Amino acid sequence: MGSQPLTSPPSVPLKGRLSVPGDKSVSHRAIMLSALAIGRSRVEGLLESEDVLATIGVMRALGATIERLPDGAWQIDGVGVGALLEPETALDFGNAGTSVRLTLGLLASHPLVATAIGDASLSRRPMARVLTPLKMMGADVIARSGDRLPLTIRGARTPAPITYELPVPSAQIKSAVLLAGLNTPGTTTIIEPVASRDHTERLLAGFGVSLKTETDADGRRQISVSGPVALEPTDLTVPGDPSSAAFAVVAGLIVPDSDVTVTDVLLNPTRTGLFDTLEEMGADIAIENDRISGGERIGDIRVRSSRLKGVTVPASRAPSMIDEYPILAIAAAFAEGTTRMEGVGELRVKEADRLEAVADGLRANGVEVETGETWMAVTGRKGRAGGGSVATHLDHRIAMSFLIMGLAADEAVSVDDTRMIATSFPGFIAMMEKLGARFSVPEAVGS
Ligand SMILES: O=C(O)C1=C[C@@H](OP(=O)(O)O)[C@@H](O)[C@H](O)C1
Ligand SMILES: C=C(OP(=O)(O)O)C(=O)O
Repeated sequence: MGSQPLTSPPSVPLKGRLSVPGDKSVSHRAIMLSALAIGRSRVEGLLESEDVLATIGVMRALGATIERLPDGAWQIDGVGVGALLEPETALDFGNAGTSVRLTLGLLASHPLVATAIGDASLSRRPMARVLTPLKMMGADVIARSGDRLPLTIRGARTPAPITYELPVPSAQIKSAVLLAGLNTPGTTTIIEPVASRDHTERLLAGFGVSLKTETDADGRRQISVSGPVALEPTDLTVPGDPSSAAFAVVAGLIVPDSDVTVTDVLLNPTRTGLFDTLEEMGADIAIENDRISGGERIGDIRVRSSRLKGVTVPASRAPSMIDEYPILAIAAAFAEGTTRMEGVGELRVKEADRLEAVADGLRANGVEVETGETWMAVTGRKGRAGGGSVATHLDHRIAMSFLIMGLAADEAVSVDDTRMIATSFPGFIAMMEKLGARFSVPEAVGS
């Protein structure tokens, strides 16, 4: 299938109230943990995006029975910790980094052999970050050069517990080790210097597994699981994804005269760094209907167009908004002054090198950007912005971010491909159109 470019012209004011699909991180974990429970779980509000469908396919290949019910909920009959089946063919993770890294954790403590493959973007991403601790637990791995996919893992027959300090703040590494610990006799401990998203810990509690969490004298969190454990099936509802809500929120702030409300958004504090940052930038942003549901804070986010000013975003905030830097950079392009983002080197190993993809895209649209190995500084447009074409490099968040830019720019912004949006947010275009945005297919060059 060829690429699907799209053009985003300056928009009328955006108005309306809408919800976003279920959180991607929670959806992956809900399927995985249900597959590990003995008995039947039910998941409502699951994100039905390509990344999560990849997780469903993989968990089916490992023995779980997973069905979509007529009411839209998903029913999962799990096999139990220690009872995953050896897959008959390679496990295809598509574009999904979270899916492959967490699944490698599961496989590492099951005595089976499995091969993991993915698309061109996923095959460029580093896997050593999870393979290093998983090998310490006894897994054997043969991977392509640079510890990249495709790779084959042989899980340990007698896995060994480890204590492992995360070299980078990453919920994927933390989760891979904790998931491996579920079938590992003894106590497996993760030490995280900076808190990363805690969905694995919270969901494990919902499946009846108690983890031990302590904060040491240096403020580092230690999270331990004592295996082997049995997971009890459960029913759960996935709240709206704050990383998807981010696009409508920023659009509502930068398109003049807009008033947008995104309802039922997950407001777990390990995920809300973008909203805190926008508030510091002067955004008119209000949380309404603030409540606790299923052990998580959830609320409706209302934004009205605002004059934003540049701020410095400290490195310590990066884990709580790691996927939101591309859309923050778009907000920064419409702010007064410079927004400096520190400690964001991890963006170089996402679906694309997001620091360079964002910088190239902004420059193509007349916005001044500087990047270093681990930082980026965006100076709000001084003259006209827009009119450029953006290379998305198989990255959904780059595509969505620049489509939002076009809505607020002086001239249309085009992106070279929108297919990847389906990996995290299949309803993105429809959502923005519901608010009043209009997109168009660019005329083919040379036709
Ligand atoms: O655990 C998760 O669900 C995720 C963790 C983050 O990655 P890192 O663990 O690499 O920071 C994030 O970028 C990704 O989209 C989802
Ligand atoms: C980095 C992302 O996801 P993953 O690592 O799961 O591919 C993302 O969704 O922005």
